[in-house]
Amino acid sequence: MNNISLQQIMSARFRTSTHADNLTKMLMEVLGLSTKAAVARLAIGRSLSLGALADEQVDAKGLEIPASSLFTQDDVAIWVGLILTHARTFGIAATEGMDTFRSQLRQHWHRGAGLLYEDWKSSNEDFDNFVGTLVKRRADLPDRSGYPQEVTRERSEEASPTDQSSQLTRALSEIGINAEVKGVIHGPRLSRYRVALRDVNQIDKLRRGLEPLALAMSLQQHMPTLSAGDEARIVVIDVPRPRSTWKNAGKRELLDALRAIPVNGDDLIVCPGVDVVGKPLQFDLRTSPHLLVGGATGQGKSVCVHALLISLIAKHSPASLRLALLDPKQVEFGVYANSRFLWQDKIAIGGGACRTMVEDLVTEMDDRYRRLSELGVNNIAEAARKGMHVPYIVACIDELADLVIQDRDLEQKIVRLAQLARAAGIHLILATQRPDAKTFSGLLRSNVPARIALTVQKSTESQIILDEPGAEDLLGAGDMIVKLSGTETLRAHGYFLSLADVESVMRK
Ligand SMILES: Nc1ncnc2c1ncn2[C@@H]1O[C@H](COP(=O)(O)OP(=O)(O)OP(=O)(O)O)[C@@H](O)[C@H]1O
Repeated sequence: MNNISLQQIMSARFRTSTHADNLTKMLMEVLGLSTKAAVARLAIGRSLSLGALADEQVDAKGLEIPASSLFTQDDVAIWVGLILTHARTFGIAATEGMDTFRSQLRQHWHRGAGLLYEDWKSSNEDFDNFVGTLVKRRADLPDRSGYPQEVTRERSEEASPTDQSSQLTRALSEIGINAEVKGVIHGPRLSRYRVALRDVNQIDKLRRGLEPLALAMSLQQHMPTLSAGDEARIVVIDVPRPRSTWKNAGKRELLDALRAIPVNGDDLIVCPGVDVVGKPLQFDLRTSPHLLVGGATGQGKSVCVHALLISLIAKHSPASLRLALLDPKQVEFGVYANSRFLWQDKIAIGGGACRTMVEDLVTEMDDRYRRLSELGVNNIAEAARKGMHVPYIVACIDELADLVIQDRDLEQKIVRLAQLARAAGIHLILATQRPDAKTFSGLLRSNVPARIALTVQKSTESQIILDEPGAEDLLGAGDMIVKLSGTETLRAHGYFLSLADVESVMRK
């Protein structure tokens, strides 16, 4: 910081935009905070933990606030350091002057207030839910390299899973079921018990008794799951373990899983995570042509989307794959800003740019269809054999709700892509933290066959994403249920990737 001193900063005054000012006042009221500065600090922290700021004009018409309210002598250096580091990380050249600092602070406050408002809404305007969301995000602890502290904490506290066979047998007998545990496999987060029932007719009783079983095993609010075993009397019970025993799969495991898949520019294999016993899960977007990723805020949707995109990037070159990234909320895709894989060489940020990109995708699809029909073929794989080479386009919309709720016409265009784009080599990944019927309406649902549900708050939300309940009982932190067309649902745990991990794979 050559041109400004901390003293200068402490004697300056700062403003945010009119919009953020209004949101700040509203948040003060609903959260019971007595100063604007308290909201501003939360908002700035919330924004600092994310990628590049949007390239947009943010007015400076909010009411002025003195730096001495915003910072204290003890923490001003930290805040200034964080804001400048964020700016440098995301390529703001002139970070040294007071004007740049003011502008960065204003934009973080503006972006963060919008996100806090979203958090408030998606927490059903419930204070405890909202605080829970903030804690999960560690909103006031900026995280440049993408969650290293959390990983360290989880690793250092990691305990070995213990065999709970005898507790399980006892709990089963408490609910009136005679059974014997025949074996156990400790997966990354759940232990899988192979259980022989004395009487095959007890399966229904067990199915109805899962809640009391959870209580008898002191699993708190987490539920065991039941599935059929390899013989008539055998059932499989997956029992969630304490977090301290989890073994999260991360970048190394994802890259190992990808290495095991032969390179083939013809498929679109994505690897969201590992299954209950730790086996890599993968599927091909060509056969599950469009995917919805839904879950409550802070449950791992962004990390999951990164794993999907990284799977694709790792197995392709820009000649065989392009990513159309649409980010109405202006927060998620900054890390891909310089990627050679970007369709149209840019990320669509904000509502207007996203609308234009969806329209461009429809035009591209129509154009590809025209060329396919000239060649007398039905899809791009056949077209390639006749010399027409076009890359797959995987279009990823970060917050579907933000695009479709205000613009039903745009929704129609997305539906059209979902109905037709597959043959033209265009596939959709739609992400939402608001899984409701308005966001994921009937026509879209029937044309988006692949679904990944992260933890949701209510079973009705699980129903929207998966057409069945279950995601409300997931364990958070990237725990997921995957449903592909024509297959049974699968429980999985997402690969845990930091932004630094994503960056390192992209440098390949
Ligand atoms: N696969 C995972 N393994 C372990 N922890 C995870 C995993 N995925 C996410 N988390 C934890 O959950 C936090 C939130 O993840 P993420 O940012 O992906 O949530 P989100 O659902 O995208 O939130 P939002 O919708 O508000 O953007 C991460 O910071 C991390 O601590």
